Amino acid sequence: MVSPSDVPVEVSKVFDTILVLDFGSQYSHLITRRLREFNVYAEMLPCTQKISELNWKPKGVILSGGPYSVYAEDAPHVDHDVFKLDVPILGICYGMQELAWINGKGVARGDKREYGPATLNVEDQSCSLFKGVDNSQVWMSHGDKLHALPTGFKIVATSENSPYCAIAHEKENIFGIQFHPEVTHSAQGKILLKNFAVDICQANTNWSMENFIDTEIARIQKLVGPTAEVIGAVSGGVDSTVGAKIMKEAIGDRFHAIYVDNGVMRKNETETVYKTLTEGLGINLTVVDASDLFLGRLKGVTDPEKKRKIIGNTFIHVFEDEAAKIKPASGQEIEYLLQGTLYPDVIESISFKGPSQTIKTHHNVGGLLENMKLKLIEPLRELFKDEVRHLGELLGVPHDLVWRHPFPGPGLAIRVLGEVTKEQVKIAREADAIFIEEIKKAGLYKQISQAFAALLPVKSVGVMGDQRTYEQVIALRAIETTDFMTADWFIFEAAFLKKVASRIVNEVDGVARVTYDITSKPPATVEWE
Ligand SMILES: Nc1ncnc2c1ncn2[C@@H]1O[C@H](COP(=O)(O)OP(=O)(O)OP(=O)(O)O)[C@@H](O)[C@H]1O
Ligand SMILES: O=c1[nH]c(=O)c2[nH+]cn([C@@H]3O[C@H](COP(=O)(O)O)[C@@H](O)[C@H]3O)c2[nH]1
Ligand SMILES: NC(=O)CC[C@H](N)C(=O)O
Ligand SMILES: [Mg+2]
Repeated sequence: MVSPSDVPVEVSKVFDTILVLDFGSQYSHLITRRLREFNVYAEMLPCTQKISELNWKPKGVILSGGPYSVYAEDAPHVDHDVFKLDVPILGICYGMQELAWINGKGVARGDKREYGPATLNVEDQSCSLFKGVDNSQVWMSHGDKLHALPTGFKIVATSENSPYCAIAHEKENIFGIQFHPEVTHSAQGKILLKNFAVDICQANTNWSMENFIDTEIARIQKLVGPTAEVIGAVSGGVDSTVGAKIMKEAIGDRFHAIYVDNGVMRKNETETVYKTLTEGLGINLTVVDASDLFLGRLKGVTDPEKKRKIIGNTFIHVFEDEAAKIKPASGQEIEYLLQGTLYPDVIESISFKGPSQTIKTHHNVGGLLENMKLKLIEPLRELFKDEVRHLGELLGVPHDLVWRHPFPGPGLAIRVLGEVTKEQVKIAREADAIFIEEIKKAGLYKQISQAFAALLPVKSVGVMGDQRTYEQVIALRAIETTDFMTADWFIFEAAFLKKVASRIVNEVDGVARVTYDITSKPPATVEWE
């Protein structure tokens, strides 16, 4: 067990860390992922990071790819102090072009753009970066290229279109590669990244989830101290539950979890979450039944953005009221707030590309509690979703909860299109429960990233038992995705859809028809509102 007094408060001070400077490539976060896969810790920061403002020293630096051209007027450039760190540097695509630009400016538009597979020819087998890397497929995505060898560098590998496919300045330990080793289409990319991180940078390979749990618990104990208390909003979703479990391990009952029943949760959700979190995981949890308040405020509202804002604001009011009721035994005020922030959220907020257009306002309780003046604890902020799941399994969070599909904060309110009433929520809830039950029975739950039923505000004619019916329509949605930014609809067997449709129409009062949504994201979004 790690003792709190030995542990610095930043993770990058505990583990040897490779710094990834992000120039905006769509693959940047994968560099971090790959390194962690062989137990080297890596952290990504924007390319504009001032090196003098880093309060830790990386073991090595990777400059990522990016959409800009290094020779363009508005192109982003790395802080030249990076060379003063005296650690190995690897430039990938734009990153290599940046190194070449700094060392001689020999970068220009190529006569041929190159997107997709290319064959790597390793010309210099002695280069430490290419140890164990054969002439194999690599993945390219560039329009610019090097037209001259930068001062002090040698050619290490070529490809048909890139005479400077890999270059090295062995004395300075600076390397550049035109292809993307971080994508799985580069067959031996992981070997190359490992050569860089482990052999060249000599980073320790001690990053593991078990180590992470120990250091994280010790870090929290040190941060919070022996008496302070912490609150957190917990939904029963993976992120907040895993966060709560870590807090429980770190400070026991000095962590107060608050679950809000907003009246638009799924079937039996409140009871199940309560049981799992309290009886199963021993978490100190308060359940607040605020369903009348939420449904009252949603009365007559049909606009999706208005619904989201009302729910977001009401969550805050309820949460603040509950937080004020907690009187810590120490007599001190509550000082900290737990948030289930994940690494993708962090990446989004540190991106130097500027804010993208708001498609819909995602509600996040913690993120909105700005004026509460509480200090944040974010134990998951270094992790990706599948790492959080792994962590949950190690912490003994039940398998079903760890693998639960994500459920949005505004809940069924954005799955009941049009006005949200108790009756409408009941129809959506029952249909959703049947759909999910059948998915689980068919063994498809884990293959699908998210599935649900939405209730449409249209009526349609049907016939049941020789009687004319005139009732609403349920739309089923099931998607496959890795990051929820893009998604495709899931292909069910016809017999499966037939069974679900028949059960819903027969068992749920108020439904006359069932449809299956076959739109990808984009152009649609996952949720209907
Ligand atoms: N009903 C709720 N009661 C209390 N807090 C909630 C509730 N719904 C959402 N939250 C808070 O909002 C945060 C964001 O919700 P979000 O759905 O993104 O995450 P999650 O529920 O923890 O995990 P998942 O993405 O797997 O559903 C949660 O982590 C939790 O802090
Ligand atoms: O916590 C959340 N609060 C929200 O307001 C919210 N809106 C959408 N989602 C979830 O985000 C993912 C992408 O959904 P969209 O394509 O509909 O934006 C999907 O997983 C959605 O379920 C939300 N999650
Ligand atoms: N993927 C990249 O980093 C591309 C770099 C640069 N924008 C080019 O087109 O060559
Ligand atoms: Mg959730």
